[in-house]
Amino acid sequence: MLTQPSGCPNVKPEPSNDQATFVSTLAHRAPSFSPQKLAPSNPEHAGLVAPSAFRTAVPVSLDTQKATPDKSTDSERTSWSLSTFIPRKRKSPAVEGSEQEPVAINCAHSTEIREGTGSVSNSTSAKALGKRPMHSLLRTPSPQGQDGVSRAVSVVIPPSPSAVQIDRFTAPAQVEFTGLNEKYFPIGQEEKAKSRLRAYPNVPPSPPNKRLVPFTMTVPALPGPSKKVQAFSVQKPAPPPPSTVRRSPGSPTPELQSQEPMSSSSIAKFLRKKHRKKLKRISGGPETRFDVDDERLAALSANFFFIGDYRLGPGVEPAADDFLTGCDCGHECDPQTCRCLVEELESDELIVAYERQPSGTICSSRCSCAGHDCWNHVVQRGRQVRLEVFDTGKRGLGLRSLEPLVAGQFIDCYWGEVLTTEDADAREAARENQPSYLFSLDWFIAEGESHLSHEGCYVVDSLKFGGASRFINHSCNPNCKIIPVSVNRLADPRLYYLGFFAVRDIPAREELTFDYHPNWDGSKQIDPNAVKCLCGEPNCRGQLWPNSRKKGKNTG
Ligand SMILES: C[S@@+](CC[C@H](N)C(=O)[O-])C[C@H]1O[C@@H](n2cnc3c(N)ncnc32)[C@H](O)[C@@H]1O
Repeated sequence: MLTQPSGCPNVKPEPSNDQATFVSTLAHRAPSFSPQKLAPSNPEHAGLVAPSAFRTAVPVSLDTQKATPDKSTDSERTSWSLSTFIPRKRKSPAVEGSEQEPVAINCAHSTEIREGTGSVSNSTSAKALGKRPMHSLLRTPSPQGQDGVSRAVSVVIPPSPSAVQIDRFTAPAQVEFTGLNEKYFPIGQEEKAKSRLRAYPNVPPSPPNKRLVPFTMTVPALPGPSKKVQAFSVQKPAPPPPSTVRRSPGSPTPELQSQEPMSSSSIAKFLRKKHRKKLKRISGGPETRFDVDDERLAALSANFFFIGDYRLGPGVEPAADDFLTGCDCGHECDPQTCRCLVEELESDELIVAYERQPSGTICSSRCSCAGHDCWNHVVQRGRQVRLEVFDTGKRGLGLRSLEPLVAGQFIDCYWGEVLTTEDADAREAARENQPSYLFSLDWFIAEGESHLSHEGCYVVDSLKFGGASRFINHSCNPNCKIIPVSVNRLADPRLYYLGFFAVRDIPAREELTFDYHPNWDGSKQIDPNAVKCLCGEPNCRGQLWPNSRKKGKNTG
């Protein structure tokens, strides 16, 4: 059951019932995924969808025309069209159980999706290059004298840079890390192993500039007391100015090519710059700030990529365009007639999920209001608030807004890679005892979509790719709530958005939190093996999930 936040005048408390509704769970997928372990839930959380939903307790979902979030590493344009579905408004507790069927609001817009992966991996693998034996290094033939002793000048060509490079890559055990300080990057054995395979751009050296490689000409010694060895070297040319150094894509910056070890502060500066560059590539909302120490930032910069939309993994297909519809209200939806809205049970009124906020507010790219400042755009307009990631101490990194939020305000969606359950399970198994960023998209199963199964559900993983909202920590008395915003529910109820909304007025810089396990059964005994909750609220239940499998460290 989603805890009714205290002190939230706009949220209508709803009676609980035994029908499972929203069981999307962060980081405790194992129990939530197992149907028999589904905790009975309160439809209350389902009742929150958007600003007005906080008063009407009406859940919302959006219908997209094309849910084709980015799959590639480059920028893509994706056209979206959304129509919002809202489960029918509850008239009275007596009919609650039968009112799970959603109704629709329709909205559309055109979104440019940019992904800021910044990940670079060199396309040439060591294997592809093959290992060239050192004896193949060139040496000019030396004419021999009558006594069979070489007298002629022999020009020794130093080892070919590419051969040196190949050698290094084919002998990973001997690779020494260059460039960034190990304290910062790479991190851990696994990361080191990846870096040896060139999964990271900065660790393997880029091909040396041949012009900078010194070469030496020698005159071999003659037998007898004759001339001594003469050796001379040709001075290497002065290095070209930094602006003329040509770098292959993915090779370290000149700063990192320097032979001198970088100081911690210059590494940090470099990483901050890189991080900001990544952040700037994400469309949708103001840039997220980071108030974290350099080491944390370095870890993030190396291992995490910001995205502003879902990134669909293998086996996850968006609904076909043909299924999508939109309204024709004009520049602004008419709440009396908009086809995106659905009728309320036992009345002819249409359900409007969102209230107009001063900041504006929801609709889809097929709607005539797309691109205009229609009140019916909330989630499609994307994040409007300035967010900051900061260090909470024992709970790892957290998120806060730099400006005050009003109850019901949309904050951002939970972005990440959308995986099949099978893939998510495999990842989870590989990350036991680690912080988790998995979020099951199982809401409509609980809503009674009989053709869906937990095994067939998708799961969002924001471990490696995600938005700022992946830093939102759990609280037993949260100030935010996740509202499922359905992406084309009729075409595919497995793919929808997870929108974060404020459940009460939140002052600037207060940490944003939500309940990781809204279906918590209060009567349960605390599991001593579960991840401890450190929210510090008076009503803290002591653990994040009812799951003994997740004993993750409380750090990101
Ligand atoms: C989605 S992440 C939240 C961001 C995370 N703190 C970070 O640094 O990236 C979830 C993880 O944060 C930690 N966490 C979140 N809320 C917590 C809480 N109330 N008490 C203890 N740890 C918490 C747990 O390690 C959990 O696995």
